[in-house]
Amino acid sequence: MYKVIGLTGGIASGKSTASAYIEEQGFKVLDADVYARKVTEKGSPGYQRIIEAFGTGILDEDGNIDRPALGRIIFNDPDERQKLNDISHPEIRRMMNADRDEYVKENHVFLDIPLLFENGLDEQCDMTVTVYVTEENQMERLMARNGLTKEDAAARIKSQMPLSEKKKLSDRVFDNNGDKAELFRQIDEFLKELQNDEM
Ligand SMILES: CC(C)(COP(=O)(O)OP(=O)(O)OC[C@H]1O[C@@H](n2cnc3c(N)ncnc32)[C@H](O)[C@@H]1O)[C@@H](O)C(=O)NCCC(=O)NCCS
Ligand SMILES: Nc1ncnc2c1ncn2[C@@H]1O[C@H](COP(=O)(O)OP(=O)(O)OP(=O)(O)O)[C@@H](O)[C@H]1O
Repeated sequence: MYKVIGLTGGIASGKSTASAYIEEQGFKVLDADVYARKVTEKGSPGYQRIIEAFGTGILDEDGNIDRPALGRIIFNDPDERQKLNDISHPEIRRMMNADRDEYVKENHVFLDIPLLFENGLDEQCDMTVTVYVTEENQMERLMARNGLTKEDAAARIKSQMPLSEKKKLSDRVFDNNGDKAELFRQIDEFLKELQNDEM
């Protein structure tokens, strides 16, 4: 029997970096952020519902959802965030579960889900792994990658369960406070155990 492994972490903790490496090693990783983009694409039912909920002010000049603008709204207001989650999450889950069920017939499959524990999705996984960094490193990497102010970066971090909590809840931790090579070494070790059925 192949395993479903929930891979989580905080915003900018290194989930995508870990996922890309895991894919290079030949495993499928399904990324919740990619599904989230699909369900809010122009023309999709989610797109229409988002406009109804947030108004046309969140569209860019081409009529696409202006993601940074929507981000500014939802990361600063829990009610607005809930509104967006209620629209997007059921459809993300439906699409992701369908793909998971196909891929797991062939091999172990990883689900990269930022809100894995927040939404209780860990219960659907055989194992969970958290990509962990200190809040200081998280702030630094998030500000650098997204060009955010300290205040905006802090709001995004606060919109999620603290990484220290996720670390406690998960079966395994990849510590990403070092360089990427160090992260990849921990992943190699994990994948070796997984393939040798040592977990
Ligand atoms: C708010 C949006 C438009 C911002 O888009 P943007 O391109 O700037 O960011 P991106 O989608 O790459 O997400 C970056 C990170 O933000 C965090 N994040 C995104 N949405 C949420 C949320 N609703 N609550 C908490 N954290 C979130 C995640 O860690 C994610 O990895 C977008 O994230 C979105 O549509 N979010 C709702 C869907 C969702 O909850 N996605 C998270 C995975 S299920
Ligand atoms: N070990 C590392 N050392 C230095 N920078 C790193 C390291 N790991 C990741 N980064 C950088 O930190 C940023 C965040 O990493 P990444 O995009 O993988 O995080 P993420 O958890 O997928 O983020 P999000 O939840 O926002 O999608 C990126 O710019 C990435 O290149």
